[in-house]
Amino acid sequence: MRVIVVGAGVIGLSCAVRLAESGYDVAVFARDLPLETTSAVSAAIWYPFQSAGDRVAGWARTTYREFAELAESEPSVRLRHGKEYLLEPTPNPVWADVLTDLERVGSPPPGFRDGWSFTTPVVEMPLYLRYLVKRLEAAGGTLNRAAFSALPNTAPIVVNCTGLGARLTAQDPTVTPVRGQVFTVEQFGLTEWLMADNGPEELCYVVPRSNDVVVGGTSQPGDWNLAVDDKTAGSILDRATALVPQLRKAKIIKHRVGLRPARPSVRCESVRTGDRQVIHCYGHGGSGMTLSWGCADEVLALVQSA
Ligand SMILES: Cc1cc2nc3c(=O)[nH]c(=O)nc-3n(C[C@H](O)[C@H](O)[C@H](O)COP(=O)(O)OP(=O)(O)OC[C@H]3O[C@@H](n4cnc5c(N)ncnc54)[C@H](O)[C@@H]3O)c2cc1C
Repeated sequence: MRVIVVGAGVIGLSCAVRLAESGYDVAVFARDLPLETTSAVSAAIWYPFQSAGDRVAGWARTTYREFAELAESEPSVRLRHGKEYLLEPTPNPVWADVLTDLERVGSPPPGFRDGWSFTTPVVEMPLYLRYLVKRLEAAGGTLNRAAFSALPNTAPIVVNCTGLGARLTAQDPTVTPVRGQVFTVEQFGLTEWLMADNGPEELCYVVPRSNDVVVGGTSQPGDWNLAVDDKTAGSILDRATALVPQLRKAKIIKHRVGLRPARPSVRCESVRTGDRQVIHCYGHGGSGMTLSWGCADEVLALVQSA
């Protein structure tokens, strides 16, 4: 059976791979190709952030396990140990049960009152998105550029993975942007990630990859500005350097901005529209990579029961 997937970010491609590898004839269409999406800007560390709904923890656990397995064979996925510092004493989150080595940090740095360390998947998005496209094509699926003002009706099942674009494709005004600015620096031998809780709009994370390190960030709700702001970049560097002093000498490679598709809760559901079935899967906020395989499994189940 033919299935059209609209959207080629991490959600659209993960759903498309699951469907194609389960025998469906999958065609992906997207306005922006994978390396042009928000997903390509993502840090992308497994950590449920700015995504709500009672199914989030389950999707996150499934995704963690899938990435842990992928890390054994796919170079763009690695399990990395790291630390998060917290402003206040904080109980373990509900999803912490999937982590096998979660430990409290004994003495967090000045300004922080708690912290934990654990091992989690880190995904090099530009490489990983290419890997997903290869997997899709190996399973007979296709990827083409197309921008829609309404979802296509040329297949009996359409999967809507348009992220922020769902404001148009699903006429859903509850999906809103949360702006994130980051930059990459040349690798300087960093192997562990670091995150610090800095209050609502100013994030701090330093995430090593094979050839560079992602330094972030911001969380600016309702801000559509895709231009890099130099002042913001300066304050990101100051925050990060306070925790990782080697960053002061690191060479900056590139600045990026992405708009997280936030929604009061992630939408993953099947809706009958005329003579076709539309499966919506969007609104993953700051957790698209973190929830990707869990949501792809659910989309497969929804397609199978459609
Ligand atoms: C700075 C930053 C850091 C982040 N860090 C992390 C992290 O560490 N971990 C994590 O899990 N997540 C992280 N995220 C969040 C993550 O990037 C998003 O949740 C994820 O990219 C959402 O994926 P998506 O596939 O739904 O959307 P997108 O990647 O935005 O893809 C949407 C797709 O739909 C297409 N589309 C939209 N409208 C139309 C239309 N009308 N017609 C055709 N195609 C259309 C687009 O062209 C695109 O191909 C981060 C985000 C940012 C910005």
